[in-house]
Amino acid sequence: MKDLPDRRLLLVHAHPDDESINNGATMAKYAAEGARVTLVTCTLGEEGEVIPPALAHLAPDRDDALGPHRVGELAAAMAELGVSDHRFLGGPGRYRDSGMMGAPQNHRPGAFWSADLDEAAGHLVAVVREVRPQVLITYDPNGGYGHPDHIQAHRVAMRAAELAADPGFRPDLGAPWEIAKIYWNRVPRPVAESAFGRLREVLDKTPFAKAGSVDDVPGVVDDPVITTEIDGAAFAVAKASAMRAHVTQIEVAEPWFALSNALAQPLLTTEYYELVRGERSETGVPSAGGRGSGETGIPSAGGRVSADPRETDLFQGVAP
Ligand SMILES: CC(=O)N[C@H]1[C@@H](O[C@@H]2[C@H](O)[C@H](O)[C@@H](O)[C@H](O)[C@H]2O)O[C@H](CO)[C@@H](O)[C@@H]1O
Ligand SMILES: [Zn+2]
Repeated sequence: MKDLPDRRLLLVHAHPDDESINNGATMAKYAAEGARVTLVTCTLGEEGEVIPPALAHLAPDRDDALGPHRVGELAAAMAELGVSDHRFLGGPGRYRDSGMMGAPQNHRPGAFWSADLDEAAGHLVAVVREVRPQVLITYDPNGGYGHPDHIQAHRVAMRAAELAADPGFRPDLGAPWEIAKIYWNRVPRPVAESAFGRLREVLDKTPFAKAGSVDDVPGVVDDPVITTEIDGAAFAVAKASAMRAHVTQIEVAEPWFALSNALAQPLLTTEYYELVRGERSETGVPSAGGRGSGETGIPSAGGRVSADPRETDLFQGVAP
């Protein structure tokens, strides 16, 4: 591919911080290996809560200045991951954070949840046809945990993958491009359960008063659904630093973290995926026994029932 690196990865996320929480180690790994890593974030996270009291004035019901502040947090997080190509869908502020499901903000003018799907997907088609990624990562249809912006980010990403490959769709946006492999963010239930078990054992040694539960982790599925695991242990510090850069949203005390609801969760450095489009490569982690360090330096105890080997590289089987 003329003038493009051989390996090109596109990630589509809803808010600044989702990319570091879900894929920080994956992004840092591939960026370090010379792949082109492109992040598209669909909103500025304007409706988020604010953890540090000194920044409380940024809140949507105060100065409503959280969105621009989170743009800066995202830039700092990308610097920690070594990712230089990060964009906002349709440009910064084109789509506004919709708030949690059922909130009045869901229907505020400009809210991402009420965006026209093909109009929003059209903005992403322009990026796909420019970057020509072989691999796309986004959320499952429930957005991991049912947040409207996550659900909409899934819909826009999947629709854009379809439209980008259609030669009849908006030729003005560039030559058609077929994304070879599409992955959804997932966490295997055994890994989440063993990680929370360890967290509960040491909770009194953490700065967090309460621990969350497996149900608080987005995209938890039974083991056989997982097709791919990326061992990002070498990038644990980068991931933790990127998460820490999202100061208004996340408090990090490795290998644990908490979002604004202050419920501690494990910080996973093996990141897991479900391949939903493209060919699963034949080689991979042997099928017997649990593998991969489910958290920073803590071996996972989660055994696996899937008979198929898991991929250990998102780009396995794709052409440059
Ligand atoms: C990780 C993520 O998607 N965060 C979103 C989410 O934030 C949650 C929200 O503030 C909720 O009120 C808290 O209890 C919870 O702890 C937060 O994770 O929703 C926000 C509003 O849409 C969004 O800005 C934030 O990025
Ligand atoms: Zn989010």
